[in-house]
Amino acid sequence: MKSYKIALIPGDGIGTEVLACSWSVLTEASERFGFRLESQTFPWSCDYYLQNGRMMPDDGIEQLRAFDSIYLGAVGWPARVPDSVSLHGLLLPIRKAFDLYVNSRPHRLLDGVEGPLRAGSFDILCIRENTEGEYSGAGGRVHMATPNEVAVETSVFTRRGVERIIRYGFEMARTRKRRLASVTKSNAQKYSMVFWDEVTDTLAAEYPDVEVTRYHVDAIAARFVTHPQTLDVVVASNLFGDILTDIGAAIQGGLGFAASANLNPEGGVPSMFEPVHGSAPDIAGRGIANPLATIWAGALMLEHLGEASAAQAIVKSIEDVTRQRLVRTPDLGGQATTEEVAQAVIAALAALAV
Ligand SMILES: NC(=O)c1ccc[n+]([C@@H]2O[C@H](COP(=O)([O-])OP(=O)(O)OC[C@H]3O[C@@H](n4cnc5c(N)ncnc54)[C@H](O)[C@@H]3O)[C@@H](O)[C@H]2O)c1
Ligand SMILES: O=C(O)[C@H](O)[C@@H](O)C(=O)O
Ligand SMILES: [K+]
Ligand SMILES: [Mn+2]
Repeated sequence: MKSYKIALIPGDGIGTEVLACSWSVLTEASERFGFRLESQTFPWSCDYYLQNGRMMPDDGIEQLRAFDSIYLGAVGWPARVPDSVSLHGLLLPIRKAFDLYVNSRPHRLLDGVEGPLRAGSFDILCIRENTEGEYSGAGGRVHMATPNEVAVETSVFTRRGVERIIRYGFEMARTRKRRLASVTKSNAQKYSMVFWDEVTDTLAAEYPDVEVTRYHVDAIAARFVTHPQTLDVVVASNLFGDILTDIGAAIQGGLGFAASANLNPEGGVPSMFEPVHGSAPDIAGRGIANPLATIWAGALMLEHLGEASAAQAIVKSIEDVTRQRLVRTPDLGGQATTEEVAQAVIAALAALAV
């Protein structure tokens, strides 16, 4: 029987709540589809930071390297640890150390979920660059706390980095509706985004079967709201992709729905799967977070591991639950708990497999 080793990092706030019950959905799927999931839980979080002075041990990356995948809840607790410390101490180092340069985020309106728009159905795959750009970490501050203070934060766009993410976007477009939206801001950012456009044009010659449209980020942000059904694959830089995928989540019905796969398509290292959302301090500790984004991220993980049937069954079960409109967390106007929604997905899974 095939067996996969998964590193679980629940993190902070609702991260711990959604990951625990999503893991029970995945183990249920593994039993039904005939593979084994082994897990080890890592307590790396803001609590860990307050006890140990760091978000993960010095050899944390080396500990994770032995796993087939990483399944993460959410990281951050701004009342106790600055977000810049928690993000740069755990999530960003994992993305960078394993060169998880694709952050793939599907935004699809599930049956039974109205969402805030009148537009009706849409199916967008956002491909966010995940290792450089605005998140390069290059910069500094001088003359701190004086009137002469200067803060510089430099975006870094490399030919290798831009080429590989846009190429991945073209490849994904070929598996879908063959439409690629390239997100830039080349009117204002005349070096990095003009470069991004040039790389897009060069690659477009290799993919004549894919229709490419350039959008400035502000215009496509509006399009996500007004005409989401016109978008197929969207490829964007790290920060633009970050912002657009919260909009993508919002039009899906909220952050409780948007899943995320941090991928190294070449393999050889663990990829990481998580919901798009964060630790949601405003609702944490009450057991009412929507777990569907994390369960969906788990399905993306099984798909990446080669268990496509189990992955499809989980996504179908999620949608069977939303279609019934019965078991819903408060973000969808219901009264169900996180655990009850996960149990409903497990029941739907059981009903499928017979
Ligand atoms: N990848 C990550 O781990 C990640 C992602 C985003 C934010 N963060 C961190 O999380 C903390 C909180 O950030 P934030 O408040 O800006 O964003 P957030 O995504 O945690 O929350 C934004 C809003 O969405 C709601 N929400 C989020 N997930 C939900 C769910 N599953 N069900 C129902 N409602 C949900 C929250 O209640 C809140 O009102 C910060 O420390 C931030 O840095 C981490
Ligand atoms: O990448 C980020 O900025 C954060 O981790 C989070 O907002 C995300 O989208 O993953
Ligand atoms: K997350
Ligand atoms: Mn984000």
